[in-house]
Amino acid sequence: MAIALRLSLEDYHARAANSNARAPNGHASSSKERTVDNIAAEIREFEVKKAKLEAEKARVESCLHVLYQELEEKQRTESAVFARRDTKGKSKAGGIDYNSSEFEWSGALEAKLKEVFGHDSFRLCQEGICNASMDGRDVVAIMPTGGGKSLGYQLPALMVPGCSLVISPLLALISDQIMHLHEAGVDAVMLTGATSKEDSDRIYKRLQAMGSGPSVGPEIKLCYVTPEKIANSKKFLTALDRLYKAGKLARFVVDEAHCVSSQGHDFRPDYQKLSTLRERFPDVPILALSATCPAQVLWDLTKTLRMPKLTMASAADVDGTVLFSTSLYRKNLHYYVLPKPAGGNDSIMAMRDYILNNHRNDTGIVYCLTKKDCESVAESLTTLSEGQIKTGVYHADVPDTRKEMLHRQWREGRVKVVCATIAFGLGIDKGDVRFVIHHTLSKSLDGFYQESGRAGRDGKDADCVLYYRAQDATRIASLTYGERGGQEKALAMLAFACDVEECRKIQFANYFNKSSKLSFSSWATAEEDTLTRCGHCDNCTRPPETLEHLGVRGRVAAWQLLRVVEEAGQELTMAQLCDLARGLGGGSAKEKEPAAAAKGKGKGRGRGKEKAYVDVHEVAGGKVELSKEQTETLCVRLLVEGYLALSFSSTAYTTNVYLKQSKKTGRFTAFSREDIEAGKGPAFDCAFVKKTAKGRKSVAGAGPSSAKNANGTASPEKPKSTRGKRKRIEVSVTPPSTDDEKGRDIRIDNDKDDIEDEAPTDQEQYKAEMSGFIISDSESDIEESDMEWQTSLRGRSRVSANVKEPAKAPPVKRARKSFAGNGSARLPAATSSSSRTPPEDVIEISD
Ligand SMILES: Nc1ncnc2c1ncn2[C@@H]1O[C@H](COP(=O)(O)OP(=O)(O)OP(=O)(O)O)[C@@H](O)[C@H]1O
Repeated sequence: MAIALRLSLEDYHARAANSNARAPNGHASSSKERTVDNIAAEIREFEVKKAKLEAEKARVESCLHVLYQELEEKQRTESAVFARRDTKGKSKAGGIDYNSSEFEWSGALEAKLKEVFGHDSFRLCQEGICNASMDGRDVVAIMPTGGGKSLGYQLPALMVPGCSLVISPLLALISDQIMHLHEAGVDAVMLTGATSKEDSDRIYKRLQAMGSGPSVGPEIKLCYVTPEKIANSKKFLTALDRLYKAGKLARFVVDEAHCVSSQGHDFRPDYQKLSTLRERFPDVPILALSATCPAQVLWDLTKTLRMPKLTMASAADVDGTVLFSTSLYRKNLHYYVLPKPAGGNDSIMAMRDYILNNHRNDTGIVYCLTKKDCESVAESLTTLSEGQIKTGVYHADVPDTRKEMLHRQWREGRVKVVCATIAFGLGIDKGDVRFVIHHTLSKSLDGFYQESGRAGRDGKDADCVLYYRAQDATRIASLTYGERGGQEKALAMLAFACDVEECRKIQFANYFNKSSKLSFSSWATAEEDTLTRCGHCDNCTRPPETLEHLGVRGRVAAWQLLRVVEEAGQELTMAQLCDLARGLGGGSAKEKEPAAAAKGKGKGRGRGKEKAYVDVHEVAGGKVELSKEQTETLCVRLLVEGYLALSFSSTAYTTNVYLKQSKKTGRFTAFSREDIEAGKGPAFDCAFVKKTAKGRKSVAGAGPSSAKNANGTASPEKPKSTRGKRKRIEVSVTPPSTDDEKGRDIRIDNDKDDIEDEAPTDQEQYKAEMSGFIISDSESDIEESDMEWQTSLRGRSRVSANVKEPAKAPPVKRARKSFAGNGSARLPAATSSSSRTPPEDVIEISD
């Protein structure tokens, strides 16, 4: 391959010249065509080879992980023998197995776990982390979000004398932890910008008392600070010095430790200053915690924090940093991408049906992209469900008092569903969130993974649902416009959303492998390697027969779309492109009509003023014979595969998004339609979920028998676990409302200001994020002020035109041509295996 790659353009010209000489008619154009053919064929070959190599690399990495696990297991068995000989689990030959339950403190640890935290058993590697901490070791623990990292330091802190200092990046996280610890009766404090002077004075006095000899009164067991406190407060460091000298500084805990590394995605300069901890307090052990830690970041953080070389937890040597690492794959989370009806209210009705049918009494979160969306979605869900869904709103503009109230009511279960921007979540530790719905695509797959990961933190089954329609592609494109790396992230999110075949776990593993260099093995478990399909996401449970691969038809349609883009002579909105390619608004061979004018669009809208003339018969050999929805989906696929590119035009109020040719377009269009039909040109396929004869669309529902192997072919064997049951999802697809149709393309509201971006990190953030929540609740016992707030919200809502208050019944749907109406959404509830809807075979969407 390397030799082939070295072929230069000159080589190709030379080849062309040769073939020209050999050509019977001697036409230069035919030899050029052959050269193009050859180059395209070679590129295709390289792409196939690249895909094979990548698959091979993943397979080898997976094998390595399995071998590593086997080795660990062997060492575990050996060291368990030694551990039995030495009650402390130590052994000269086999190292120390910190996963063992045979340490002298094991019984007491378990008793405290029950007594203080109310848990019956340890999760993942919690016990090991506690053991290593009790043994005074430096520890790095990598566990997924919601895995239960906090217990790894909170429990040992209660078992040893002195105070453990926890360094956490977010005030929101700290406040939530303190609240939980106080509820459990633990003496924990925080010293942050949000701590009042009075409280702060009291805490310093207590720390001083602890540092000046035998303690009077109870010790502070856990003290939380932000890294800024270590970096900037001499007073605090002096207090630590005293504690240290008195032997009362039990441990440093660095939460979100990947922030230490400039190689990581969340680098925080103040974290680097934590390197002083080891210099100043050399004997105090460090525990570093993180959910995502690629190898480079891991190396960086141990170096910065001056921790010794890593050693395996099951056979640890006596002086290394004990490493605990568990799979990032959370098998209790069930991922689904569901079709999002086009009309605003219709999509809310679909969501309402989904919630009422699957999670009627459950707690959930609906993530929205903008503050306005949060408000309108919350209001509509409450109204359209006649108050059955008790919603609240959370975003940065919600006043603190309202946030506090919502927080309380959500915890008490009086508010079930919080409609929120991404500001909601960090530090919100509610274990029983049974579903997280994304009303719209997140701006990145990283964000989506993190937000959806807030479901099922108690380890029980939970659903992660994304509502998606191809038109949302332009929306996130416009919202990420101008952000560094924003477009690539948005495209990755789109690729995830429009993929109807690949297992969601494998998609995450692939994405994080590319974007964060996280090893594939991070997603492997003791039972399954990374490339084994999860067997319980929408794509794993979808019966293969419900998928339609367009094959040649799709390739031809893709080629037609690209030809139209080339010939339009201007950038086109997705809707314009689809209309033109489908012969609407300018596709006639005889009468060339202005595309935009024919559809009555584009007036006074920047580039939309210009008119595209395309004769689809002449340039593309005819119209694209696909539905509008399919054509849009095809556009998105071409976009995510790089055959189309995005361009933007911004005004103060709007950002218009256009599709244009990319560097890869020519790889398709260099071929004639006949060539494409004959199978030449780039490898490209587009699969859709089939519509049944009744116009209903199957979206998911295969069971174990449909599980596929890594190659995407049907696998005969059934998944081993109880997961991957057949599911039936009925999701309503309603016709687009007139408003939505009007605004569906060229114009995107420039609602960036309304979007919540990165989670805040300072005091402002604390105020914005943490002080509470707001509710919209129809219960009679809610306070007067809430009702006022809710009333005023209704007046402002986008969808309020269709919503009368107080709502007596859901609005009757208008009959619209070619649509069957609003079906019911039903998905097996994720509360527990026993309460799940009985498995059914067919999943259909009324359309
Ligand atoms: N052994 C256990 N048994 C049952 N529940 C547990 C156990 N350990 C922790 N939990 C619960 O799991 C939830 C998540 O725990 P925790 O907040 O420590 O996770 P985390 O790994 O720190 O997550 P994040 O990275 O999002 O902060 C909490 O609600 C906690 O009470």
